[in-house]
Amino acid sequence: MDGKHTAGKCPVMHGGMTALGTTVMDWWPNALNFDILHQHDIKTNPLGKDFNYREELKKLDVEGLKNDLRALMNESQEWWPADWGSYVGMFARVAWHSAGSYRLADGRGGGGTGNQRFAPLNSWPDNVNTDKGRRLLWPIKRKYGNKISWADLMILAGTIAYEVAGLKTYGFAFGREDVWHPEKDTYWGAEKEWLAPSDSRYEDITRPDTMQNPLAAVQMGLIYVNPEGVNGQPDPMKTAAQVRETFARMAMDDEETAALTAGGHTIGKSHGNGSPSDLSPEPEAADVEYQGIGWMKTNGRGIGRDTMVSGIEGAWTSNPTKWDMGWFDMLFGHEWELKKSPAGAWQWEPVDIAEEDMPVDVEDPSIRCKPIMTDADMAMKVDPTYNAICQKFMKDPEYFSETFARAWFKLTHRDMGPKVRYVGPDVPAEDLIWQDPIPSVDYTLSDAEIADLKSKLLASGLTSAELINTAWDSARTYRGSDMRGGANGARIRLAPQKDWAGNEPERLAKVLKTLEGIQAGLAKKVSLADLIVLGGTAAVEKAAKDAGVNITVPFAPGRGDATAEMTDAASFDALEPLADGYRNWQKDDYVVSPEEMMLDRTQLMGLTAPEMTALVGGMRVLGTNHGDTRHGVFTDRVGQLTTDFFVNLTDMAYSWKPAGDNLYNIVDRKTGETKWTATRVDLVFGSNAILRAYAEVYAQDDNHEKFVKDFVAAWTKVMNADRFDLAA
Ligand code: HEM
Repeated sequence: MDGKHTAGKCPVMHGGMTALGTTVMDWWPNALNFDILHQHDIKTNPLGKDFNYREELKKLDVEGLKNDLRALMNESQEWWPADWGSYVGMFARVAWHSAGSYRLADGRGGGGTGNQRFAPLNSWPDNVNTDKGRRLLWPIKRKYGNKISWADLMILAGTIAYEVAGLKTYGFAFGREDVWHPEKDTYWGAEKEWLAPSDSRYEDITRPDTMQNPLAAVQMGLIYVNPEGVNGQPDPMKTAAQVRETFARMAMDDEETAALTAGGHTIGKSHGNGSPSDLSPEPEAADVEYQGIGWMKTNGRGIGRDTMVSGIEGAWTSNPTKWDMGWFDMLFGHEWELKKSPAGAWQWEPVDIAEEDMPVDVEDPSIRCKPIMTDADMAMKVDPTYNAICQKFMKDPEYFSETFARAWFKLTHRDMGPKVRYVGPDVPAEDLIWQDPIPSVDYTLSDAEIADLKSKLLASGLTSAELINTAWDSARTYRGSDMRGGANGARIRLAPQKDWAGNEPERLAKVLKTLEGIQAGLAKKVSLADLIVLGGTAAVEKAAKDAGVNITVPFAPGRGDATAEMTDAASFDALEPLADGYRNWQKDDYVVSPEEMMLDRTQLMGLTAPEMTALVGGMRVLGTNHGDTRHGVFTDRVGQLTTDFFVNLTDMAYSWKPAGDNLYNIVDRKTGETKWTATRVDLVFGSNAILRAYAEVYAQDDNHEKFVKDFVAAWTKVMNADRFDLAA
């Protein structure tokens, strides 16, 4: 409490307690943050649990909306005048900054949730004046209401901006559902200061690939690189290396990166007429009279030609509201020298330029202004690879436009997951490899056929643990952050997944061979992806029955088998589970503890803490270890879906002795005998107060019924997490 809002001096609270005071995480910074698993609860969603965005979209007047956006681009508002009477630069940047926070490593960030409305992104130094963009969009948002999400609207506005400027865009898909709260799971860096020097997020700043994972921006509060240079020191070669790395971290190659940078700055301008110290606080810190708007000039105009954003001042091209080759003409047609902007920022200006080639002032066309380049633009000229790509674009402007349009589509849709999630009339027909395409199947299976397949799978000679593990390993790659991975596609049989240490390649190869044998003998073609899941499902059902609980585990056929040609193998590396219950495969040193890694994976899989508890407790009695068969079980009744994991974990008859390498022996206190081996993550379910409370609920469940029901529900959720085709 800051005491500001309390009534009187009595130490007992009299008013609403809205400030948090000292939290559990403040007292114990290493406490597990379960909040990340319980975000975006229905209670925070004003649209309620019955709201279905995909249904609402069906009612959207798409053409009307697009026409309104087209008109908006040229309707300058007095409160925030458009540069040269056009907002195309503004809305392209709003969309790019919305999408551009995406990173491949954990799939978080990006334009898929409308998170630019909330902290910290709404107040990042790099997002100055995106708040104005959203206010300019508000009348349109209001008109179409819940039929269009903010997330979709921001991306569509950027796409229409390019269309209005003259680009033939590649397409657009609706389908991004808004969040209603800031995200709690996204790690944006450890720095406590905006734009703190880059160094702390690199092992070695001269080697951009040593940037801490999963980060993809060079400084706290930036989308990508510092426009003035590494740590604000201009040097285009050094900036080139950082641009390459940051763009690669959102899955963009050199050609896409050059196209995006060139095309990005073909329209719009930089704003640096003023001083950052004259601006009101960012939205999150602004006082109520600012009504959520930040960065307003507190003295002078602060609009039009006096706008202040990055501090860099000027347009890149002679014709900044038109899609043309102007950026190339400017950059490659002149020599450039370092200058300081009116705000004191480093920028590149042409050594020599004819008056008529200069862009005009945003308010008065009779005034000509010097064009500029950022250090990142200069990088496209000095770096030999980027330079060669730009030469190709200059020779073939149509190729440039097409490459940009495709890269823009990828930038703004990459975090939407598979194409079946795309909605609307402008969805391109073409399948793109980064959408992780999966062929659709045309068979159905009757209950009798499913029962027959289950018997075949259980009689195949594979153990229940092998069947369950393979299904789990296949499904656990799913992450809700960008809807990638999962059992659909059976990519577990392809590189790189088939070789991941966590998938125990030898065991996996044996299981797959057996399943392929079964598949080959079937009269009806059933995908391997379905057989993998059904194998695990049949084994779970049997394990429940062996524990005295009869339950049918739901199974929905319809998964397809992707091929190697449909798989961008390199981009699947990011889906590899980095740790199991006790070990980090990738590094000897633990970047985060196994239990934190478990929490992270759980969040990405979209599970709650109780669901995670049921799953781990089940896996540990079924003969598997969080997807790894190598480290024993926690029960004498291996393979039966009992609550033994929880019973044994909470039983004071045993003690828990470290056995090295994050493994522990469970020792009978009386006899001194080591009964079982546990991992660090197992013991967390007994040691962490919250998880222990969940564990106790199951330890009390003598007949296993609640546990089995919960396990099956969580299992089914994981197996179907990627079945967007069922919802579509
Ligand atoms: C390579 C890294 C990039 C850097 C360092 C960078 C830097 C900047 C800076 C400093 C500004 C000026 C902001 C202001 O003062 O108003 C700007 C504006 C802009 N950027 Fe970028 N940018 C990059 C990439 C991109 C990409 C990939 C796109 C889109 C595909 C893009 C689109 C734009 C647009 C449209 C504007 C104009 C905004 C306006 O007119 O208000 N930029 N960028």
